[in-house]
Amino acid sequence: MASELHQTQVDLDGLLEVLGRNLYSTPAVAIRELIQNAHDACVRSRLETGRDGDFSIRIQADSHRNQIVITDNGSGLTYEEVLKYLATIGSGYTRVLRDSSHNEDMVGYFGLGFLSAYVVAEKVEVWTTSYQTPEQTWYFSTAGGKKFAISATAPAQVGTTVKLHLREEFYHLAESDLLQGLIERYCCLLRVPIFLNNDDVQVNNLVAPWRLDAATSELQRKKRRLEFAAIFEGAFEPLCAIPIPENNPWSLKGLLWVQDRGGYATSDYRNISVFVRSMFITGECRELLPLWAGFAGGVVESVALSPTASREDIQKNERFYEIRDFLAETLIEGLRTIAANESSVWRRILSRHNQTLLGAALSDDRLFEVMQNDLKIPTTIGDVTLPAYLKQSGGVIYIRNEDKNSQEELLFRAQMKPLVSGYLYAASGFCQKYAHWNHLKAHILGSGDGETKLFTEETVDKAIHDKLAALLLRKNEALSCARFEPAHVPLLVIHDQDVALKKRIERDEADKRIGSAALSLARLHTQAISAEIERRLYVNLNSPLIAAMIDGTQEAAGHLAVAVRAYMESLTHQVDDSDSNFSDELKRFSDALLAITKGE
Ligand SMILES: Nc1ncnc2c1ncn2[C@@H]1O[C@H](COP(=O)(O)OP(=O)(O)OP(=O)(O)O)[C@@H](O)[C@H]1O
Repeated sequence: MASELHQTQVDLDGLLEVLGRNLYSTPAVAIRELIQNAHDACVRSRLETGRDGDFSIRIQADSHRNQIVITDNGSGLTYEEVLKYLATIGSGYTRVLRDSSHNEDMVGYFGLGFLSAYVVAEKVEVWTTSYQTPEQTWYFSTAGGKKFAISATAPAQVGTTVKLHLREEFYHLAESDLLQGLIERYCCLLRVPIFLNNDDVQVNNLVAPWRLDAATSELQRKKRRLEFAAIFEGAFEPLCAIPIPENNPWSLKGLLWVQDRGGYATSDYRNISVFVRSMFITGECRELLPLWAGFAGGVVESVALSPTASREDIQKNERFYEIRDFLAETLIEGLRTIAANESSVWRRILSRHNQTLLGAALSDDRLFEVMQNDLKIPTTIGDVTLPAYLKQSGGVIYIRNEDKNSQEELLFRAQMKPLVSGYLYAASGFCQKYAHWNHLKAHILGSGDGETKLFTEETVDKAIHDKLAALLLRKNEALSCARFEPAHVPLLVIHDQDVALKKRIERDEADKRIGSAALSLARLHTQAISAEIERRLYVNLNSPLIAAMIDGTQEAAGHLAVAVRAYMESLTHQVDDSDSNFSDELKRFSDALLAITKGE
């Protein structure tokens, strides 16, 4: 059969239902759409008639009659335009004018917004008088949008009035407080003044700091930025506000700020509000800020950002990501400027967000460069900056990644050298990056690498080595001779961290804490680790006690060895360490001392 050409049919009822009820997340946006139409009609009038000023939008809410009336003194519509634009879904003059004039002030584009009126209202009435036919006013009414009536009516002022007869479930929309909040949220930056009920005070009277006139002093601008940021941040005071440099490729305007609040490294309070063509789109576009900026907020406005059709979100297109990168750069540059010029603000930023910034600096080199010398890291001498730490450590960064006392730590304490608590926040990574950037040495304790550099091993006579090994070693241990300071530390027992991990993972109780998938993966890794040597003893040849052991009789040396070993063990004993028994260690120590005193 030859193919036939058919016209696609549209089920208007179904389409209205889907578009009207599902396009927007909240019915309140119907009001936003109508205000936006009124605004665009004012812009149209300005563009087409040259009239400038005296535009306004007035909203009357009647909660007794359950009606909302929105009146503008914009362009109005001719009879043909009512049919072509208002009564045709998906078509609008705003798009036509935006495309031909390239004017960026109009908000509408999709030709869908008016549809939302049918969702909240059982009846919609419109009176409109076009500036093109000012003697002619048209009355348009529809119940549900499927059928409409249009007729000439008594002449009125140029402009448009839309009356919504609310459906019962949306009666609450006619409450003044709700409308006030809605205008303040969505329309606060719209340039056409909006009045509510018979109040003569303009509701949308917020002045964006980037719209201040050229004569405004820098001091006033700064004050305005902070005030403006405070309005949008809500929960937290802004500590500083960073203006977005203008003349960028996206005509992006706005500001970013740092929140004045304490937080953990993982806290994510990113908060950004986006305006497109002066209309609020969303307050939840946190992806526009870099992931590391959990402490930052912002307000941005750009015509380069494209709203979705519901105008409740921003399309994640190429420009979105370009702008995101630009904002990250702006934030970093802003922080750099504050670090250089406003020391008290900078100190507050650092003190509030030190933990977060440690991680942030790890994920962005430029940020790292700005703050590497100012961020504090947790160490055994408290939270200090790395330059301060290095002065005390002798120019090397010593990092312990285990949250347990270890004998290496003991050695560091004895040497009065501070240790970085690398297991806290991003301290370990930060220190290693710092060392790399500044050509310094960073030693991680407990990793084989760190130890060999910590102790210079020394070869001794096999007989001496064997004697010491026989005296001091327990099961699964190896002995190395070394020299280190101070001499009053006779030996150190270093636990191999890989082996300790293997033991932990292979213990049955690990099952209770680690998910089974993760556990089997971890076991795959630990199977390869040989558990033969769990601990390594570094014997200090500088120590007079070790010298006494080498020279002493087998018996005296034996007592000394037990005492030394037990003493060192008890110093680092962990109460939760199930492998050793603290009491036994103390008894051994005490018995050995007694034996030595008795000269046995
Ligand atoms: N108050 C008004 N004054 C003059 N023209 C209006 C008014 N309200 C609507 N219109 C006309 O009706 C058209 C359709 O409006 P509608 O709200 O459906 O879509 P839009 O505003 O063009 O686009 P969007 O869906 O992006 O909001 C508008 O483009 C405009 O030409």
